Amino acid sequence: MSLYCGIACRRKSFWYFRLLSTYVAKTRYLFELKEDDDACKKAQQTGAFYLFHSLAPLLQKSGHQYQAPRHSLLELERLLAKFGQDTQRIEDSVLIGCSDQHEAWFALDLGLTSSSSQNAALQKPEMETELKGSFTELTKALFQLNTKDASLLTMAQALLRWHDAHQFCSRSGQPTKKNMAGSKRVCPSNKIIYYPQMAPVVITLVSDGTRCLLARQSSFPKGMYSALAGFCDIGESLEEAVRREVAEEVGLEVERLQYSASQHWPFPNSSLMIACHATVKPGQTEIQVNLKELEAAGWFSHDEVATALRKKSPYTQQQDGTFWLPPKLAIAHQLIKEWVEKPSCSTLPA
Ligand SMILES: NC(=O)c1ccc[n+]([C@@H]2O[C@H](COP(=O)([O-])OP(=O)(O)OC[C@H]3O[C@@H](n4cnc5c(N)ncnc54)[C@H](O)[C@@H]3O)[C@@H](O)[C@H]2O)c1
Ligand SMILES: [Mg+2]
Repeated sequence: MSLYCGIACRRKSFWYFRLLSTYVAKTRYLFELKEDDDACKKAQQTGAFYLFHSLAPLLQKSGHQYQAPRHSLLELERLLAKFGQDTQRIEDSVLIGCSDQHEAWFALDLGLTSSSSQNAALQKPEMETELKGSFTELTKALFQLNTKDASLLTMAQALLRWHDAHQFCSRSGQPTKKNMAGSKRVCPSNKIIYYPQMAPVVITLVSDGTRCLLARQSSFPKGMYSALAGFCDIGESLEEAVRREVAEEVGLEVERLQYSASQHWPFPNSSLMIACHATVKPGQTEIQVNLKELEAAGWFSHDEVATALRKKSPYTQQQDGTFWLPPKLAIAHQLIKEWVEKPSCSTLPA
């Protein structure tokens, strides 16, 4: 398709969606691209691509911040041609969003073994030189990205990881085929459809009315304490998962659950973090740490937690012996902040 035709198509769909609010029009457009392979392929013509290598996004450093560059289809085709690669590889891209003007955004991993082309994984250093950036571990770069890029890249990484790990049907053993947008994979032999998955995780800030309970796992960075977290078991409600996890990890019974917010968390695999406040039963505050799950847990006063929240860079606090809290981007931080700012989160049962 010519560049002119691509722009004309985008304009047409833009006017078609114009009667809707910007947000509704975007969601309808993305829905169409997920459902219709041809529409999605067309959207690639005028779309933009975020590049990854072995799940590490291509980033460019600008002062203390990272930026994620985008490439047009034409630039991507030129790049692949320069490295002697088949443009068929572009079919491995996954749709990750679009702009208000319906420029579709895709993510493509140039390092993972391709399912739609026979090419070997492309060479990382040569690609980095060519692209004037570096493929950087997302865990290292996350806190130096703006919120929009951080959320887009974590979603893209989670989707790319899911496709990489689900290339075969678990019933027939045959290779599955992804749709153009990457919103599902289908087994051609038995038509079973596989959808990208996230594991639900409850994260609970337990309070006794005046203090909150924070804990640490031995795998946490030194000095960091957080709220209690745990995967939901199959068949469990959120309420049951919260009660079980708190009982399992610190030996307490909670009631008065209050939902706070949720967050997609990509490390180490996709989780849907569901954050809640909960209070212990009156008079039951004696912690019994499950050492198979946690290294330590304790009650912290409002003042102690408020002081920890004010610390500028938690990663520099390890030497002073005091505890510190997860960074702003983590829902644990938001949950703890909410507890400090809203006394109603601590209300004990009557
Ligand atoms: N974003 C945040 O603020 C934040 C804060 C805390 C924890 N987390 C995330 O929450 C997740 C769960 O926390 P946790 O480690 O305390 O959970 P947890 O207390 O349930 O303990 C983990 C154990 O649960 C078992 N498990 C059951 N279902 C599992 C599944 N679907 N995937 C993996 N393991 C499963 C495994 O044996 C694993 O070792 C972690 O991945 C962590 O990264 C995020
Ligand atoms: Mg846990």
